[in-house]
Amino acid sequence: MSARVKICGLSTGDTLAAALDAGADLVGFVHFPKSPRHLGWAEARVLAAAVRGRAERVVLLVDPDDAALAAAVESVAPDLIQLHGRESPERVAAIRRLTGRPVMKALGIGEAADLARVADYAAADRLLLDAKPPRGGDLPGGNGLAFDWSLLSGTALPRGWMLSGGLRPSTVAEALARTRAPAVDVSSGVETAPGVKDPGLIAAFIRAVRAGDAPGDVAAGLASAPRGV
Ligand SMILES: O=C(O)c1ccccc1N[C@@H]1O[C@H](COP(=O)(O)O)[C@@H](O)[C@H]1O
Repeated sequence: MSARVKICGLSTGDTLAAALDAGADLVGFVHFPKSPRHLGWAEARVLAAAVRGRAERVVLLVDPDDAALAAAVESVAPDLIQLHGRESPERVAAIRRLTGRPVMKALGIGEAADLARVADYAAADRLLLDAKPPRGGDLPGGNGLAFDWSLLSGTALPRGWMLSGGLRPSTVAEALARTRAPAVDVSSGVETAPGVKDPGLIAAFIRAVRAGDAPGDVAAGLASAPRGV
């Protein structure tokens, strides 16, 4: 079973087309003004419409209020809402109810204790494990930082969980082999500058994932459990 790939922070028609042509399973649109990948709702609407069923549409929000959620649903018609802020388990459940859309909650991982929070978020449809952002930084994600994947060893993770944080075309195969993640997410690792996606890097990332999935791949280190879907 191939790992699913999400390319996040797409902000132009050309790079969205590159992601779709290369076979991305999910494409992400960021609505967070501090991000170099931020899209206003009008731009997000145009890009989301261009997906035309070729991939799942994800809208990334940080601690959204109800008005932002309504605008996100109306503009993007997301298949998945990614919550990348400090949303509590109760807020995640409320957002699911309010929007009627599946929700993916991002958790920042810096030490083993952070994984205890996995159990708190049973209300989320999916979990995304990312590196903890730097203290005092502007962005809760999209920082190009990886976490110590060995922290995941022995942790039971829910079906469909997604790995992110500092993945690149040159590292994603190792990440998959070591973590057995059923899905991966990348943003800055396929950019030439903050917010500037590169079609060649997007294609290389997706090729590396598919190559890492090839039969005969040696899953070293952590690989112990089958990959969930
Ligand atoms: O990409 C952003 O600008 C962003 C802003 C605010 C929250 C999350 C953001 N991106 C997400 O962060 C992770 C890791 O990104 P990277 O590959 O390390 O750059 C990824 O899940 C993005 O969806």
